[in-house]
Amino acid sequence: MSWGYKPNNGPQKWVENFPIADGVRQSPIDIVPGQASYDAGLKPLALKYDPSTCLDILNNGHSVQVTFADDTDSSRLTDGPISGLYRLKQFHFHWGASDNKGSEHTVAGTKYPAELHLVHWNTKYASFSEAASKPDGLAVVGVFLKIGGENPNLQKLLDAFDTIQSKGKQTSLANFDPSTLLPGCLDYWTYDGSLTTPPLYESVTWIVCKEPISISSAQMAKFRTLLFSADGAAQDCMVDNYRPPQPLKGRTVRASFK
Ligand SMILES: C[C@@H](NC(=O)c1ccc(Cl)c(S(N)(=O)=O)c1)c1ccccc1O
Ligand SMILES: [Zn+2]
Repeated sequence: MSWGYKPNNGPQKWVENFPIADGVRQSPIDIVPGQASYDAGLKPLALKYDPSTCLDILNNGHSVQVTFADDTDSSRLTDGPISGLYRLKQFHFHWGASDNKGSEHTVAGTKYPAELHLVHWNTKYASFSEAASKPDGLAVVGVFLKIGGENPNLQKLLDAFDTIQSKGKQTSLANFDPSTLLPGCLDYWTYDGSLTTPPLYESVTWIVCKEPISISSAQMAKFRTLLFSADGAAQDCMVDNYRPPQPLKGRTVRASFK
């Protein structure tokens, strides 16, 4: 039985096969703005994405993921809390069965209906897979989604969902610009954490944007038409694919803004 998000294989059970689940720098966390320390030394995020590096959109059985060509530096993250250059590998989402839950990070206990993760790897390593297990290997930009007006920048992704409804399906996706999914203000919180999915490696510098982007309730409903299950298996709606907040264990959360 492989890991998932159900009572019998979900976040409370992951420690059985991935003992680091009880580690010292696990993600996500509850971000308490009043307890974050403003750090004037933090630089603004420098994100530069080349839409021509967008390859395809995939249902990996845990989330919907958009993958990028990472054989050059053309889609990358620099500055912010990191040193060096991190290449964009993929982005994906986590969401709930209803609009009152779905994000992985929470803000003073507030859950958003969904959360976008833009996953980048440190080019001091040879590849994503090599970087994924190193303490400074990955940098993930997290963006909260909040119910509001329709977001036209999401529509191109949603339109592909009908062709990737079940686990293992993928289809090409050309010229998608991930910067259209970033909020106008790039103020952020940052802390040292982990992958929020198995193998839960403690290799992520988390960069969580304070400002959410909007998604309409109808667009949110479209996410919930995806399936955890493969073609031919009993239909199992892909919802609640989020890990709850983990213990801070003495970590400091820094803010790039006052
Ligand atoms: C679900 C998916 N996880 C990732 O690809 C993933 C990779 C890196 C990060 Cl940093 C994150 S995260 N959520 O912390 O941003 C998620 C996955 C995991 C294992 C096997 C197959 C598979 O599809
Ligand atoms: Zn994620």
